[in-house]
Amino acid sequence: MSTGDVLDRLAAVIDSRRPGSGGDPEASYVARLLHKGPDAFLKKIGEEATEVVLAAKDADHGGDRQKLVNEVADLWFHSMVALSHYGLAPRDVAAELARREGTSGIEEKALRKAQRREAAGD
Ligand SMILES: N=c1c2ncn([C@@H]3O[C@H](COP(=O)(O)OP(=O)(O)OP(=O)(O)O)[C@@H](O)[C@H]3O)c2ncn1[C@@H]1O[C@H](COP(=O)(O)O)[C@@H](O)[C@H]1O
Repeated sequence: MSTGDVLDRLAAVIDSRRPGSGGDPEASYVARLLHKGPDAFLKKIGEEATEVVLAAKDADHGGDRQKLVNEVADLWFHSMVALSHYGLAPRDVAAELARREGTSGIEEKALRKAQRREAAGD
């Protein structure tokens, strides 16, 4: 199973639930979230991010690693609802990750610092 295929299929379903695309808030969780607006799904993203941290800490202490997978799935899912609301898709995130491929985070951070110093005229 390709990770990209699953994400693309889910993104298409989420897009089909958007207001104006036929999503029914009575029958669809995604349509309900999108209908409620950003505060609803952004709150879920905050909650799910916290759940990921708690599940990871549990896993550190011998807890169930599947719980961590489940919480990351919830986080990805709700983040995808947000992407859809803003007219974005997993391919946009994949393109950004591809752009970053091969650039060390340490190198990138040093470059940013140097650019900030240059902009400040130091
Ligand atoms: N991947 C998911 C998915 N992951 C999680 N969830 C829902 O996200 C909700 C939030 O999870 P919580 O653990 O916080 O549960 P909760 O306490 O019931 O949540 P709240 O009451 O706070 O909203 C739950 O109701 C889950 O069922 C999902 N709902 C839908 N999808 C996908 O979206 C598709 C479209 O869904 P509908 O729009 O509902 O048809 C589905 O076919 C799935 O592929």
